[in-house]
Amino acid sequence: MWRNYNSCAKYYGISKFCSQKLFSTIPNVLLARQDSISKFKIKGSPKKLTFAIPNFISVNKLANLLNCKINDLVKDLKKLGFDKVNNDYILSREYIELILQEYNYEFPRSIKDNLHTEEITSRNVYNEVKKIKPDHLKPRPPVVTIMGHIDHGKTTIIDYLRKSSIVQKESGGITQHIGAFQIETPKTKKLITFLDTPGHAAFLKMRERGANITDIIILVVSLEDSIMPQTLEAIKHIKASGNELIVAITKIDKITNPREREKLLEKIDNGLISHDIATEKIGGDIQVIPISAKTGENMDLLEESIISLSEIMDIKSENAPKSQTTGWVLESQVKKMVGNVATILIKNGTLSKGKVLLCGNTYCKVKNIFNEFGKQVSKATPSQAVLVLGWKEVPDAGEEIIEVKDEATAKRYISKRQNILEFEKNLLNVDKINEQNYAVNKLKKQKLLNSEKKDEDIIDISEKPTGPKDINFIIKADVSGSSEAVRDAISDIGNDEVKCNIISSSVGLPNDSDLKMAEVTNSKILCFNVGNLPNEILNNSKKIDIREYTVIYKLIEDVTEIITDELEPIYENKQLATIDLRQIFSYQLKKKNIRIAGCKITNGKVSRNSLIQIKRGEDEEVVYDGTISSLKQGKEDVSEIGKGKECGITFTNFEDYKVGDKIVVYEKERIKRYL
Ligand SMILES: Nc1nc2c(ncn2[C@@H]2O[C@H](COP(=O)(O)OP(=O)(O)OP(=O)(O)O)[C@@H](O)[C@H]2O)c(=O)[nH]1
Repeated sequence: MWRNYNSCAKYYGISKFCSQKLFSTIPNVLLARQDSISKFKIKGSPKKLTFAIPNFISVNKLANLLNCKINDLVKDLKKLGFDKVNNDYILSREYIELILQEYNYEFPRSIKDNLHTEEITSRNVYNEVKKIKPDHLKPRPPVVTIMGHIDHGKTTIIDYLRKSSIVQKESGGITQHIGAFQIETPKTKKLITFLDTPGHAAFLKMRERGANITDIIILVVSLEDSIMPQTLEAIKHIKASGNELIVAITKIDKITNPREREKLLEKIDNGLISHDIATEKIGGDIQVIPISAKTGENMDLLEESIISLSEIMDIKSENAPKSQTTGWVLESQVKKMVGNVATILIKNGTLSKGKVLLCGNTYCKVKNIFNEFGKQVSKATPSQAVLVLGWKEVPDAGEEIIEVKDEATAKRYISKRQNILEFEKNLLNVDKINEQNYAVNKLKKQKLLNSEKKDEDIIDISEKPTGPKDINFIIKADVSGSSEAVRDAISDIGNDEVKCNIISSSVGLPNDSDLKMAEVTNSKILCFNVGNLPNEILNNSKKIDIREYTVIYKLIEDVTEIITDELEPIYENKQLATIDLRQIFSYQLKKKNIRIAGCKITNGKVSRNSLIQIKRGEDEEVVYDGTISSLKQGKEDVSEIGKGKECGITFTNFEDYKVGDKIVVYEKERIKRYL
């Protein structure tokens, strides 16, 4: 499936990320594509684009832009697999581009490259990641992760290695937990970086991104227990990751009998082979090293094996004076008195004070660097994990960091990334709105069909849009804290009939794209503390309802009222007058027999066109519910008549009344509803 998405995306020149979104909602696009190419691609010389491609547009308006008939565009869209399309259907940028390609429009490169990114990571948004220069590559220490079944000895190995690293550095025995540490091998005096929390969120995120920050995985298997379920899981992961592997068989000190030890080692080796691990025993290159992290037996051998494997792997990274620093955030937090801190594993280049690092939605002008012993250092080199201070906001664990020229560049790319994220969020809302429009349209059509058949009872209830009706809002606020506060305050307003739906929330005055979004999504824009709105925004030509607030409870009150007003109205009949039907007169008019009810007003006032109900018998069964069509006093037509007066009345489309019927005049009163 994924491969199909990609090939289709490639055909249309759209990104993997966007195409994935595209086809997640309209899978038929994919299915219909192959047929549609020959069926519908418009031939002839390519046309020049004379308009900017909007991020969102309704089919209706796109037809205007393309100067074609709506019905033709709808037909073509259906050929492309948009099976739920109608005039109000909102198309997002990817779809618009797709259609423009089918309509043979030429794309300038800048447009194609505009918003499309594979995934919204710093690397994909920031397009100035420098290419690695092979001449500047230098060996770097291997980065190693330890995996294995529960209780097989991962932590004990880490503890052993940590202690040895502390002894080497003579630092007084206290290390900081920063997610990684380095040791120096006893014989070759080479460095190895160990990541000490391989299961944490950062790793999962990095793995999702396909980032291999680890070079080598040590698979730990206990000599006593042999291969266990989590060992197999780890093997599966190692194979998928493509990492190099060394197997460490732990707890060998527990089996002192050499023959028994040999037997158990053999069992594990065979188990590994049966799971396609090519160990040295069968001529493969995966080393299996029996160790004891308790006694330290063979631990030096394990460390030297890692070094020799890393030399074979030729692990290198660029580290010239001008090399761009890149790396990964292993952990991050807000520390009391210090502020935002993050542990970074350096991948490339040398990190030093003053450098500016871009990371997701934040950046850092490096203020201070600390190593794993809490010692301030002036620089950090590839494969080293260090604590970095100076972050504007706490970066997310698992995010990549990229060095940029200066703070202005970082801010520019952060805002670009935020725009893309906002666009992605809007895309999801547009999907929801399209689904809702489709359901509502279907219901309307069904109702129309049924009313033509004059059979009100057969409305297909199953076609009713499911879930509450969304009332859309766009929030604009002075700072991100307030936009979040407004979002939190109103997002739950509503009930199972109508509810508040926030299309987007962001900082600043409403801009053109907010107005466009409000137009296509039929949203109201709520501005909180944004200052004075320019007149052209407030009285915008699109007539978007923009409201300003400086007090949050006022905003909440207003939104509650807007949503309450959208509740289906409920009416109650309010009695205005009562009439006795005392006599029936009939006469012939142009061969037609006309009946007139001779009545006396017993209470209130009656007007022509009043709503009335005719009630019969003791049970007061309603035999007619409609309107008065004529009201006469003697032979005169009158518009209103009061209590005690006699009159002649006819009713709209009803003559089947009897002497003794009671007539009630009423009006429909809208009952105030509450959420
Ligand atoms: N005798 C001996 N005991 C060991 C050795 N390695 C680990 N142990 C013991 O085995 C138990 C589990 O070891 P851990 O290092 O906590 O195992 P782990 O794989 O980190 O366990 P989890 O973190 O729960 O997955 C502890 O009681 C250790 O002291 C070893 O080489 N020899």
